[in-house]
Amino acid sequence: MTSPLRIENLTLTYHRHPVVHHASGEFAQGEATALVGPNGAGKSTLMKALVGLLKPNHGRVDFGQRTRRDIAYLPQQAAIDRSFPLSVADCVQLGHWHGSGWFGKVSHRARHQAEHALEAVGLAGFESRNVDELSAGQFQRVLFARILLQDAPVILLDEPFTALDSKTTADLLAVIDRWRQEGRTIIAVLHDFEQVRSHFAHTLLLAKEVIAWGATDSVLTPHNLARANAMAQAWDERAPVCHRDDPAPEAAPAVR
Ligand SMILES: Nc1ncnc2c1ncn2[C@@H]1O[C@H](COP(=O)(O)OP(=O)(O)OP(=O)(O)O)[C@@H](O)[C@H]1O
Repeated sequence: MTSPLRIENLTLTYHRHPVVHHASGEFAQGEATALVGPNGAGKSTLMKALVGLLKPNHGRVDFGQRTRRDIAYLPQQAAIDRSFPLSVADCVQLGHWHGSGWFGKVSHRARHQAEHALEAVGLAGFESRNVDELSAGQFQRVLFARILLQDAPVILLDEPFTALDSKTTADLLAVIDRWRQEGRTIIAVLHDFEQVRSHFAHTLLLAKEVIAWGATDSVLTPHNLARANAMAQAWDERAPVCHRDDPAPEAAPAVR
């Protein structure tokens, strides 16, 4: 069995100011974990480190035996430029790029799989539309179809339901449930605790550091949420990095 995706004493910085610090733990293998926390808690930053886009300042991400192609990543929609001319079919087929290369020939089978994926997310018949003609909800369905094609054992989703209506959200949550039943490891940044409680057995509550990580019911307690919010009130964005694993005689200063 593949070892779980783990983080060990992970510190992530921008311009040498810590955004995530001294975070350790492992993501439940083959399960769905919600990543929650206040605005600015470092959730997107942690996702970028998990996918290998951001190098840790300290500590490490243990990918186990995985390679980059074993991890599918859906960034926040705001971070995706869709002003270029690209058809829905081509956009979905990019999920195959590991197999074909960016400019590789798309096989008949791949085309067929893309049609199936679009059907699975409720967009059959949209193949020849341009991506810039789609609503936000339709585009998010396209991106889910692309992940379906990617067929990765680990799937990272950053705020996948922002600005989507309840029908689209419910449809895409059903896709996530299916991925979990197939034994994939899902990690999703979410703000809606009802969605978390209904669809994610595990939760990591982050407020620059790990506030709680484990079974969702034991993490989303009033006490833990109050602690996370209190941390958010007290953040100093210009705090320096502290080294907790260094043999310091006194307790390491917190980033507050
Ligand atoms: N590229 C960047 N350069 C410098 N600072 C950044 C960069 N990206 C994010 N930050 C800062 O890092 C901190 C954490 O940002 P991040 O986007 O990880 O938070 P988040 O928990 O995902 O927040 P939200 O819930 O608002 O999406 C914020 O203070 C943000 O301003």
